[in-house]
Amino acid sequence: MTSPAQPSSLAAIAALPKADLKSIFTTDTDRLSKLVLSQGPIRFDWSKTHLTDDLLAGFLDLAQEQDFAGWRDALFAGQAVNNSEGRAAEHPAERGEGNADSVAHAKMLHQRMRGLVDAIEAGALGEVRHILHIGIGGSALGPKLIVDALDGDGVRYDVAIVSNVDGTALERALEGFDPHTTLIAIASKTFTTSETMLNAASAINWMVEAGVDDPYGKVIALTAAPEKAMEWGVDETRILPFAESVGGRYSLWSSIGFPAAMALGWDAFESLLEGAAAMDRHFRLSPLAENAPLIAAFVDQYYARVQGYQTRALFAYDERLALLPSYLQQLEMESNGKSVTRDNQPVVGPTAPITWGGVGTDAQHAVFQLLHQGTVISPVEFIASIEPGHVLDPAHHRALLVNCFAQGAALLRGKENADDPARAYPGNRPSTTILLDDVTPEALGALIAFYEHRTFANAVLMGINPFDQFGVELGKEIAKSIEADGATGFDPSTMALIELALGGE
Ligand SMILES: O=P(O)(O)OC[C@H]1O[C@](O)(CO)[C@@H](O)[C@@H]1O
Repeated sequence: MTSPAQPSSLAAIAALPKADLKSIFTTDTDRLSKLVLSQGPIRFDWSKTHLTDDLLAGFLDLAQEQDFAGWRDALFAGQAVNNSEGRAAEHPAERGEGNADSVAHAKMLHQRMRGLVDAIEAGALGEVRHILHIGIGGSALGPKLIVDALDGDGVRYDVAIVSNVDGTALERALEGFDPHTTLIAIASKTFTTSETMLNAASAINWMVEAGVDDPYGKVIALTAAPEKAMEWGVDETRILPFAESVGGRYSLWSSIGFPAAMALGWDAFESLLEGAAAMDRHFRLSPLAENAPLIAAFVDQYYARVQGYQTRALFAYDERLALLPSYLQQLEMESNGKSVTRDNQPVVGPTAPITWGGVGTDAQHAVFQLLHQGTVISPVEFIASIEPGHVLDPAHHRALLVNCFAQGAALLRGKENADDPARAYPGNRPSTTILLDDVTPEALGALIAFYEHRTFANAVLMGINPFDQFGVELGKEIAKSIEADGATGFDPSTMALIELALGGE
């Protein structure tokens, strides 16, 4: 398993002729059968990208050169694919796929979680109407996406997920909650993250001030560091552990998904895991040329590393998936925003694209100008669902999908205007369309697992480790040192800011 900084097959790919999307369907008439792939409830359409037969063959060579199959096996076998931290990355085991011991351990912890969910429902912790989930990054973005996407009529508790250390976030969340019927879930893999611990302490104070008897008795801890949660004051019976080998941004399948299991019910949570497991099996077993996460990674690699495009935009044409772009920002940018390979060689060219996006149709009236006519090219990903998430006039959903498909067609086709260049559209701008049958727990589980494996596949093709995140540490260290020593030893700008805004404290 070697990981050269600049694989030779990438150079061969870069030397291939560049196709023009405007004519690509006439030169490659069989495109849909090759570049549209259905996997369970999801249909992936890469036909509006620049992928050609030659490029596909080139990328299959790259996958071989980078030992993609070996790394994939290592991932599922529970080997230490996170080499810099000497750890496995066992999120698939949470879905029942992977190393047998890890799968058994994850199942046992899920049983424990289910037991607590059932006990709370049966009234073991008194009346519970609200769940205040406190966590940040991977301990918030996944549950937030799931609860928001699947939160329909049947939702059983009000859930607020608070991450920001800005007290305004917590204060706003608490406004609608009754302290006597609120359960606090503290989600932190390490149980040391400063934002989370401060928010948790303030939530306890809120209960104390409201005269709640035994506020700590209303706390559930979701963590891979149970001993730290106990030190903090959480009773062992209310700690839901998960394995250290599950990375933070890959942890929604573990006890970090507790608010989703509570709000949507255990069956829905299990369906989410099953949807993800089906995608795991697809990724693990299907031939490379028909492997959805890998093909998506080929497209990503082509635009980032061959064309040098530095961003990728994702537009959810479904309000239920409105939080998907921010979820993916962490998944992709924290995983692959690296500058060295696994063996510490500098990476040549861009790694993770800057992932950004929003919801259609809002984004059309805000940022699509740049996508159609700007000089920066951002490959676009459209995500939509055939079934709507509402029971209003079907005209709404029709208009939503019509707009989604129209934007992809416009980016591809463009429009000439010899008289007035300001009104001309260059076209030849790539997009991928991902169409779900519906936004169900299974489909969402499969979609998120697809993105996880795509991120991993991209990392393997670049030879980098997607499972560490040392880049976030320096800022944390400096924040601690400012807390401890104030304005000493920094650049004049930072010292002046500290003096001005914090000096009087
Ligand atoms: O779950 P924890 O340990 O509180 O960490 C929260 C987040 O902080 C990070 O470490 C980044 O600072 C993320 O990777 C992680 O998801």
